[in-house]
Amino acid sequence: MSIASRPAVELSRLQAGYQGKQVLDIEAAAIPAASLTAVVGPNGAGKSTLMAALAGTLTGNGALRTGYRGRPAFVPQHSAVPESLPCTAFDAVAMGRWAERGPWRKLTAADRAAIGEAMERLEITAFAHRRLGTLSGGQRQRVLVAQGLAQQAELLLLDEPDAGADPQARGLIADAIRAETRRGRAVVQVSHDLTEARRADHCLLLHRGHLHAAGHPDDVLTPTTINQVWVPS
Ligand SMILES: Nc1ncnc2c1ncn2[C@@H]1O[C@H](COP(=O)(O)OP(=O)(O)OP(=O)(O)O)[C@@H](O)[C@H]1O
Repeated sequence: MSIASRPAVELSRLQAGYQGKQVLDIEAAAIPAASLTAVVGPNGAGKSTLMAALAGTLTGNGALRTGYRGRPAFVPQHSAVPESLPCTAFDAVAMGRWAERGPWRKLTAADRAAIGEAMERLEITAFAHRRLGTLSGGQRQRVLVAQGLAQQAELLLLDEPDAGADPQARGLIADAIRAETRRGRAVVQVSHDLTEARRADHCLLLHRGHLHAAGHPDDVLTPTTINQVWVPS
């Protein structure tokens, strides 16, 4: 198998949980390279737990084989950036470069180019110097996605990146994600919007901590699987 067609991530027997309680148990799954993978499933299915395991912020058991270089970029569901932090939108996007050069170092020309491009793509340049706490939820969400893009990582993990975003912002985020896959990057996006998930290249459907189905969204999101997973038993 060539490097290009090798999956970005192959995982097997992945088990993860909190305080000794296992909430995720996936026998095998793959994240294809240069593609958008949608992770879907009901509340509590284990989507965020899977993302944290892929990001390496939650340690689990099992094997993760990675086919990408460097560290993944992770935009968690609820940002850890406190609203009261005296941090501007620009600062927040610039933090995306910390993985590359460490915190509080002077920005290089390459850093500034990556930050500027990410901000333009999410159309947040106009409020670059506003404090995060003064931005609307949807504006802040765009800043956090820009922070993820600025990392220029080969694997981008987005946990409900368009939560609270209006249709225009959702469009900007979707376009930015597509541009990433065209650049050869793998993107994994948690979504509750099945219409959006159907536009992905690959889909992982989680249910009660297990992988219920995986494959092309048209094959995964069938009336049968949707009824099995979302209709109360
Ligand atoms: N920090 C935590 N401590 C303890 N249990 C947790 C923690 N985070 C999640 N869980 C539990 O793990 C299970 C999976 O949660 P997870 O957040 O991964 O689900 P999800 O599919 O992302 O849900 P949602 O759609 O509501 O965001 C749930 O039962 C949840 O209660």
